[in-house]
Amino acid sequence: MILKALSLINYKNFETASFTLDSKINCFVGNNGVGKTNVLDAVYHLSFGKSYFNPITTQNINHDAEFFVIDGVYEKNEREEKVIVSAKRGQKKVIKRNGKVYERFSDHIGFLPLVIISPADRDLIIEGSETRRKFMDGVISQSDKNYLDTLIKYNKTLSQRNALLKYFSANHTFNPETLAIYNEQMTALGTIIHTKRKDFLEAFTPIFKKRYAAISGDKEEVKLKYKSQLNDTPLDHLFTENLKKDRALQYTSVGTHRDDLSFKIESHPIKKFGSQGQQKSYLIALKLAQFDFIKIQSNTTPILLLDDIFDKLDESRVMQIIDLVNDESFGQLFISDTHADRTEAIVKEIHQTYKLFKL
Ligand SMILES: Nc1ncnc2c1ncn2[C@@H]1O[C@H](COP(=O)(O)OP(=O)(O)OP(=O)(O)O)[C@@H](O)[C@H]1O
Repeated sequence: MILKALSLINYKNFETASFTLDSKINCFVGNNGVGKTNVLDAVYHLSFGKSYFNPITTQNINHDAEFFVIDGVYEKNEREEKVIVSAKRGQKKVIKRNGKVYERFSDHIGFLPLVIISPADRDLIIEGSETRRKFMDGVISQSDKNYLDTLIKYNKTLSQRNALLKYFSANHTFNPETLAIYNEQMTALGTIIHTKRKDFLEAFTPIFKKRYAAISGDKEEVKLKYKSQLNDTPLDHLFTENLKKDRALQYTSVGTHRDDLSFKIESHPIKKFGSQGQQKSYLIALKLAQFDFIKIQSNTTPILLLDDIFDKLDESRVMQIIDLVNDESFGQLFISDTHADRTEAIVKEIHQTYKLFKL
């Protein structure tokens, strides 16, 4: 699958811009703030219907405009696919494929598989569990349609359960029958989510370890563990055990919305004990493993976005990534960098066609 052409109208700092793309490597170079990352983010937007960097849609519309349009022409399975994402202030975002509006965005997820490697990935290590759940969910839902639907339903039921707990407290009342309905629904959905996340981690971990070993030269042992309250206790039991607590807190304290991933290096948490270099290698290994996993599951080679990594990584790690992508198994690459000469020198190491866009 390749993105053949990209056009932007009023997307972030761009009023209008059009790019006819190379089927292998596309580099966007220029000074700080010219919009290199924004071009990569537009490509991300076409796959996920949202920005990787700024989830607030209206903030992706150019400050001086009322709407944005991102238009991508792809070739997938020898067919041309035209995907348009547009947003207007005060209105719902629209995603169209070949002129047809998607009723549910979730139907589009996974159609154009994509992986991004960016300095913003460090949030996976430093931020709270939500970021790591989103990572897991993002990988699974690119190759499993039902997963995202289940997740959406679970979150909706969770909000309703939380609202009910608040209502009980505000009105000094309690109705176990109504609560039981939500408990039952959440147990069914949460159990599916738990099983899928567990299966995912089982398949993903060896791929990740292999990638880390290749990047680090087999130096350290890394671990990736799925942490879930459901690992030991079924969700319906957890609801019973935590009823008092949930009523006091007025929200649901147990379930798959509390899941997390633990990142360890030599048995210690990487956040506290990993060097900066080890943390960077860990993140790149995670992302390259994501690439491998999605490729296997979806039978499509994902687009790979490398945002600003030449600046933030030392030369040896950059060369390791280049070695890894200097391989038939990679598809189309998008690179952003401040230095045209450096980018060109690195890209020439990859023996593929390329285009350099100076912004
Ligand atoms: N909604 C918006 N309207 C107008 N400009 C915007 C909007 N959102 C972001 N920008 C601008 O986009 C620019 C940042 O673009 P981007 O992050 O793509 O830069 P970059 O070329 O990747 O820079 P760097 O090399 O510093 O990473 C900034 O000047 C920012 O103010």
